[in-house]
Amino acid sequence: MAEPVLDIKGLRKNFGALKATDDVSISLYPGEIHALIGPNGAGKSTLIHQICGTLRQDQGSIRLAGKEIGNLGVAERARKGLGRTFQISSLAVEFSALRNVMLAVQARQGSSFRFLRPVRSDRNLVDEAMDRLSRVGLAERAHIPAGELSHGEKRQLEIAIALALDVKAFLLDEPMAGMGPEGSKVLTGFLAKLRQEAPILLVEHDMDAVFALADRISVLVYGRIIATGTVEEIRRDPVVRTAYLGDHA
Ligand SMILES: Nc1ncnc2c1ncn2[C@@H]1O[C@H](COP(=O)(O)OP(=O)(O)OP(=O)(O)O)[C@@H](O)[C@H]1O
Repeated sequence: MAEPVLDIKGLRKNFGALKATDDVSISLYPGEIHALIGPNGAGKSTLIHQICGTLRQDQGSIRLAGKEIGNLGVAERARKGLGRTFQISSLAVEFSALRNVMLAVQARQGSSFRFLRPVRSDRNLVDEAMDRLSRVGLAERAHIPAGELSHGEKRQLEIAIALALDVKAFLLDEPMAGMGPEGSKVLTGFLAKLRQEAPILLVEHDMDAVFALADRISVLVYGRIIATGTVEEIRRDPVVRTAYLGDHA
């Protein structure tokens, strides 16, 4: 089996006496969507914060492409290829979709001496940004200000930005939130293809989306992973049904 792209082992975070994450291990393999589900307060957000670095774990390791990133800051983890979306606020709403992606390409390249570069490299910048927009199906919307894109298109733009930053693994935090049924359907189709660009750790309450998309599911309850398996294994698991799924199964 291939090496995991993202490999989380024995992650723990206590808030006083509360074990918000308790010895959590999750691996994300190339090409897969691994969904993380669990009831409110189970520790999903705490776990995502630990992975992206906004919260430091008490114990445990986080490896991305074979290298430990658990001791790095948020920006450094992003530079190493951890793509956390959706933080819509990170879009420059007055700039075009294209410009937003160009800024990400520049950020990746390190832009301090850009003004010295020949104009031709600007052409490269545009071409690269257009390539990322095409890959998320937004090429025809390239010149629309980001603020005027639909909710779903903003999410696609966030993905294009992550691709421009050479993402190795996506952390998608409730992508379906705020989407209507039609929007969810379109976004589900889009995410299904996105796994080919980079594997996805998906936190999502929308069980239809989870069951449609996930290659594997981990179930978090009271800070502990109580089961990991395929959609069918998880739906059949009596412990999961009792602890969480109930009618959804
Ligand atoms: N900064 C904090 N200080 C103290 N307790 C916290 C803190 N952040 C989270 N908690 C507690 O940790 C537990 C896990 O919360 P968390 O938000 O990670 O759960 P969740 O699975 O993301 O829930 P939801 O599905 O409602 O978003 C909860 O009991 C919560 O009250």
